[in-house]
Amino acid sequence: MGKTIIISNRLPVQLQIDNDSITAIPSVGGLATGMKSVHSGSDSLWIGWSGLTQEEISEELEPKIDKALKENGCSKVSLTSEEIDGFYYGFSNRTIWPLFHYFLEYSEFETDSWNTYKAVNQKFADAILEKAEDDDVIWVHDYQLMLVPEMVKEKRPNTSIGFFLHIPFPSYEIFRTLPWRKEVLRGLLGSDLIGFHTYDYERHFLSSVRRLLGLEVSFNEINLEDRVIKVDSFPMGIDYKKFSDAASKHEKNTADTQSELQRRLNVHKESTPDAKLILSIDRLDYSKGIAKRLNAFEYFLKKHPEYQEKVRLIILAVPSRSNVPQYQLLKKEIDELVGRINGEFATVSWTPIWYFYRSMPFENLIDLYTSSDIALLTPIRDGMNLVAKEYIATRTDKTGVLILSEMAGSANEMNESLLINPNNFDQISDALIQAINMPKEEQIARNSILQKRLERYNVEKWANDFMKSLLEQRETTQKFISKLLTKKTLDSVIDQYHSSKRRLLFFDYDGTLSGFHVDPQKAGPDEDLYALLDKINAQDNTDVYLISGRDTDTFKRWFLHKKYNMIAEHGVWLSKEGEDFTLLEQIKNDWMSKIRPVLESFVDRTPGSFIEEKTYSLAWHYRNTDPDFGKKRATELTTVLTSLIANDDLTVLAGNKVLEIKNSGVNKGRAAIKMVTGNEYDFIFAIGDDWTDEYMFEELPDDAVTVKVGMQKTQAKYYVENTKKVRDLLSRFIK
Ligand SMILES: O=P(O)(O)OC[C@H]1O[C@H](O[C@H]2O[C@H](CO)[C@@H](O)[C@H](O)[C@H]2O)[C@H](O)[C@@H](O)[C@@H]1O
Ligand SMILES: O=c1ccn([C@@H]2O[C@H](COP(=O)(O)OP(=O)(O)O)[C@@H](O)[C@H]2O)c(=O)[nH]1
Repeated sequence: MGKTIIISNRLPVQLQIDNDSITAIPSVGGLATGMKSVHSGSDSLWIGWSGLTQEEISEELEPKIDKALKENGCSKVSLTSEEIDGFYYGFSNRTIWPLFHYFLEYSEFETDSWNTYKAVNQKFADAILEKAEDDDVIWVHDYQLMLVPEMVKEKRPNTSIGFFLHIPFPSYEIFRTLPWRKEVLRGLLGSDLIGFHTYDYERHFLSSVRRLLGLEVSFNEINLEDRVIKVDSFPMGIDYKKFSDAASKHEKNTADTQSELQRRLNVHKESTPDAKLILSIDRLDYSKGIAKRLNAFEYFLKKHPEYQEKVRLIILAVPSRSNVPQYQLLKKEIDELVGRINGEFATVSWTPIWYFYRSMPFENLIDLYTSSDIALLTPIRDGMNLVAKEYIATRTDKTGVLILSEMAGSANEMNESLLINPNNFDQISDALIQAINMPKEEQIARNSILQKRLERYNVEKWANDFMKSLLEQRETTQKFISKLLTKKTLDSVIDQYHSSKRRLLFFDYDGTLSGFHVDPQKAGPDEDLYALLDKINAQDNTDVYLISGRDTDTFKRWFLHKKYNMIAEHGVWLSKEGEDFTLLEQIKNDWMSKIRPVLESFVDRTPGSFIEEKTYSLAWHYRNTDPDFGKKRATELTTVLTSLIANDDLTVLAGNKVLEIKNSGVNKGRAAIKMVTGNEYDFIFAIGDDWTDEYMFEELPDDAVTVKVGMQKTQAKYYVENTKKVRDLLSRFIK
């Protein structure tokens, strides 16, 4: 493995300019801390935007900035203020951010900012390309850089590229509204590993890949030409030790060492010892649900006046993206709400809401976390929400209650908190009452479990797991690549072919000699294919067999006049040199009347699917259905059929977008072996694309040359990427 290159919009350091001197101060943020184990030593480089506009960086300043960054293992991408407008404030935060957080009405679809996004992504990609070598591992972060993986992969296919999305990936119904949806997906698919915080984001992404790009997805792997892309979830953790150590240290503070904020918090506690402090911390962002939270708090005070003066809500809202109009409007809305609620409920000795609009240093965050009895975090959508995890980590005596929105990614791992729907004010109000009155033992019991989990799956583990998975993916890909028919291997196969005395060739049809079509009857042979097969078939000492699951009628229509040898229905029928089909196997078909109605009921309930009836098998095709729905129905049908056929000698064969029910003893492997027996072949070749061809690959003698079309798990010795490559290969059989 070469070096590691990390790339994110923001660098893990902040530049401080003092007169002419520049210092790079490491950021305290989760990502920066989490990546410490990955970003260390001279083998690692972090590329990102410095936070300054190109106009702000004078010729004199630039070398100083570069030096300060270099000392921290960083290198900058310079962006002009116009680029920052279109890329950061524009496409990233006015299009992708609202869309991916389900704020469809806030999403602006501006071609200009899309173009700037593309250009800036290219800048980041170029910065990587300038430094990257073949065996480097590259980790790209977040929604600002979704096109970078493809841009890098194109130029440096041998690097390993991982991408992690820190925000939600929305459902297909939302994502499909993006005018540049395919470009974004293709950009991401330049990666070898794509990570999300939760399984839901992962499945939304896979669904969009299937539906919009029509790519084959098996479990969590996407097959794309000569690459296999893995998609997985890695819930990001926090630097648990940092927060729990800081909280322990905080406990030891004396009156002299306490912060000003802590003193104020103490005064409050002493004056109203029974009153509970409720805390919320977020960037001032509409996705965080701050305004709704204030409304819910007001609702609670009105509905339960007995709790007035018994609670205080501290809101810390950190300024964010304030150039974007929605954020400015939100700021105004929150200012007004806080004013109104405080005006309505405040008494001489009590203000219900303390509101801070600023960012606080780490020590003050610890003051807030450790002093609050309840954390109330109610995002409407949130990729993860690390604040929830940080609050729990600082509770050294394990007391404290976390009320958390179900819509935060972290809710998936924090089931022991009080989970609420941020739109349900009654539920929030009830949760507040439950939290206020929760016995200490219960708080401790809940938090003990949470703390154990957070301590174990901390941010370092998150980063290491991602890297480990990326390196494993590299090995998987290399295994695939090692089986690709390289020019050298192909040359030797062709030499073997031409020097052999007697050859036997098996060609699968659909997905191998010909591409797929929504209507299987329209996937007939073209003139080039006829010409190719004619020439191979005309060679001396060469037995060619088209071996397919197709029915005999179709094959007769397409090929009988050509006098090719044909094996149809997976090995039930054989036709030699233009003669009519005869049975290769003695089998029954009386079971079909029992199975047909079941398939018909699935056709009725699955628009686009249909039944193909062959003499000895029934096939249910679902290529033309909604991909997710079709797959779901296929699983359902397999379950139904498996129990129905338990006592018959039948099998359900899962082909490419088709389920076929046929006699167990019949398969392409058995049929192929029958053609081998009794003949002296010194060159045997088989090529096919799907599961049904695996029988051939398995059964044929060890020295047979077996080739799989597409990068999927196989028993075949070699791969070719697609049907175009199949034809290139076969054309080499002709001298
Ligand atoms: O860089 P900014 O525009 O100021 O925004 C700050 C960051 O916000 C986003 O954070 C997300 O990542 C967190 C960690 O994975 C996650 O807990 C949270 O739910 C997300 O919203 C954004 O993804 C970052 O790129 C920004 O830097
Ligand atoms: O004044 C503040 C308030 C918050 N935070 C940190 O900002 C992060 C917010 O992360 P989160 O995942 O909750 O939301 P995001 O802002 O990334 O959407 C947390 O690590 C907080 O500790 C901070 O550094 N200073």
